[in-house]
Amino acid sequence: MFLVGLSGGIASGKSTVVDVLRELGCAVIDADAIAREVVRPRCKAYGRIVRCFGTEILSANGEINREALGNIIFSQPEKRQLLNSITHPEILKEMLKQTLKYFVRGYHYVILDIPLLFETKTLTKFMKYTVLVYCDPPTQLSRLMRRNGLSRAQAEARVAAQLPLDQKLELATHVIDNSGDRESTRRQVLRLHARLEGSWHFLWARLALGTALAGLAGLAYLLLRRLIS
Ligand SMILES: Nc1ncnc2c1ncn2[C@@H]1O[C@H](COP(=O)(O)OP(=O)(O)OP(=O)(O)O)[C@@H](O)[C@H]1O
Repeated sequence: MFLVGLSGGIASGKSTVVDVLRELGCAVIDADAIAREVVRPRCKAYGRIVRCFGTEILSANGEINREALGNIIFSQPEKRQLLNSITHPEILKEMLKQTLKYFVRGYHYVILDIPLLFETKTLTKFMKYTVLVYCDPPTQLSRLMRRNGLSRAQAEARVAAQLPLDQKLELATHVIDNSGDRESTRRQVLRLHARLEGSWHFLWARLALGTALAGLAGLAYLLLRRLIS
């Protein structure tokens, strides 16, 4: 099995592409959904966040108010680092757990949908391939304005806060251009899926695991023989 990182920019069409991949039965891990899950009450990170940031970041129902927390870390980089040091290990642990689940189920590849994949860079090292969901800037802006009900200036500010899609283009191994209609995007996703599904790279992880298991079994056998004789 191998890992494929998927990312893009704001309103570039990641969810649209992921919907097609899920429809095809692909294994998709949603880092954003995991990030929301790990801060829920009763999760390990929840208690630590409340201890570090105080109860003023809680909503009336006891859940973490993401907007209040967002406002704190927006203006204080050291608090952002603190929050990341609490949540990132939990997010990675959950992503690893889900990856192993798909490995056991025999999937050839797993898509990791990670919003800041190209910005953080550390995770790209673990990806066999990286996919950028691209959209030309005028289309991206007009879709963002329409979806979020934003003015042009507001939408431009949100796009400007991210690494430009043109720069991400240089970092990705594969690109899905979502500037056209949905059918054109769907065709590109089908082509990409066929290529990834047909790749033999998934065998390496299985061979490595098979070899490790055979080695362990051999060791256990030798130990047992020694104990018995
Ligand atoms: N090919 C397309 N043609 C027309 N509209 C599209 C197309 N792709 C996406 N859209 C619309 O553009 C908006 C953004 O798409 P989508 O939600 O898939 O982007 P995203 O990258 O997941 O966004 P974000 O990360 O900001 O949540 C949505 O309203 C979606 O319906």
